Amino acid sequence: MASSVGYDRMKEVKEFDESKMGVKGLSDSGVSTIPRMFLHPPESLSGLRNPSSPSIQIPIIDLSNERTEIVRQIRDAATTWGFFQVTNHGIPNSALNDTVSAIKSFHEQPKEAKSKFYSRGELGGVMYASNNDLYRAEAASWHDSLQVWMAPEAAPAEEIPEICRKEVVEWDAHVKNVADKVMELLGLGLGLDAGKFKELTFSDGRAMVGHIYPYCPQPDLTLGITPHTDPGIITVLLQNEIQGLQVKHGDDWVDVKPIPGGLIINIGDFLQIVSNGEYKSVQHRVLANAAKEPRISIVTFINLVKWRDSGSYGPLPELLTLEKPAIYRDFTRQEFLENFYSKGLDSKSLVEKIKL
Ligand SMILES: O=C(O)CCC(=O)C(=O)O
Ligand SMILES: [Fe+2]
Repeated sequence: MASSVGYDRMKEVKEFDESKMGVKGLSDSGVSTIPRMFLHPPESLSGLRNPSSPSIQIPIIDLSNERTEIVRQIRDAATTWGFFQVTNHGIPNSALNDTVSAIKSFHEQPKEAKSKFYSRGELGGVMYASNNDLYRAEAASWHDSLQVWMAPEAAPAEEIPEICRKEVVEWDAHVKNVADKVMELLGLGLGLDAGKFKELTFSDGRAMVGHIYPYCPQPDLTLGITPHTDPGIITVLLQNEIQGLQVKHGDDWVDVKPIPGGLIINIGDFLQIVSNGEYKSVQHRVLANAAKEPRISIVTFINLVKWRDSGSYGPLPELLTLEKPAIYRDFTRQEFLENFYSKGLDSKSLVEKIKL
C-alpha cells in the first residue's frame, strides 16, 4: 500500500467533485484501477464477498394476506430484522420498471446533461452528486445519486430533470400509498391506534434518492455504500435485478435478493427511538458492483413533518410502562439534524448517543 507521505486526500476529493464526472464517469472512462480516495481500510473490506447462507433471508410479507396476519408478520420483521420485502403492494409492475429505467437513463446521460444539476447539501429541491457525504466520510464509495425532495414541499416540477420527471412524480404518489399503509400496520404492531402515526405526521415527509452503482473495476477495494443506518422513520426501496445490498443480522451480513415486484422496507433511527427500541434500525451496506450492468436503486426516506411543540422528540409515552421504561432520552430537532449533517454515513448513530 502506498505511504500517505505526500498524499493530499482533500485535493483528490475536491478535484473529483469539481470534475462533476461522478463514479459513472470514472467507470465509463475505462479506468482499471480506482482512485485512492475510494480505497476503504482493510478492516471494512474483510469477508466482503463471502456469500451469506441462501437459507437466511429478510422476511417477505405479502400485503394481500389477512390483516391481523400481516400486522403480526410486520411486527416480527421490524423487531428482529428491521428490514423486510413486501409483495402485492398495489403498485403495478410497469411503474416499478418505468421508474428504474428513468433513473438509469438520467445517470447514463453524458456528463454535460447531468452537470447542471450537480450540487451538494441542500435541504430541499433537486440535487445530483457523487457521494452525499463526500467531504465528511473517511473513504468515498462507488455510487452517484440524484436526490429530489417530494414532501412536505415538493421540488418544483420544472427543476426535476426532464428525462425522469414524470416517473419521479408518479413514483412518489405510489410510495406515499405504500408508506401510509405500512406505517398504519407498524403502528398496530405496537398496539397503537391505526391512525396514530398518521396523526403524528410520521409519513408526511419524503425525499427520493435515485442511486447508480456503476461497474467497479476493483470491487474488493471499495464499497458501493458504506455501512450505515437510515436516520428517519422508514425507508422504501426499489432496486433492479443487480444484487448488492447487504443487511447486518447478528454478526452476519445477509444478501438481500432482488425479488420481482418486491419493495424493500426498513426501519430508521427515529422509529427505533419513538418505539422505545421495539423496532430496530439496522446497519446495511451495498457492495461495489462487479457486474457490467449498473445496479440501480430508488430510495424514499420517509420522515415526520411536525415536531412536538417542545421542539424535541423521544419514546412515545403510550408505549412506556413501569416494566418498560424509556431507554432513550428526548433529543432536539437540532441534535437530530446535526448528527446527520455534521458527519459521514459511517459515523455513530443518534440512537447510540441518546441511550439511557
Ligand atoms: O442502494 C441501496 O440498496 C441502499 C441505499 C441506502 O442504503 C441509502 O441510500 O440509504
Ligand atoms: Fe440506507
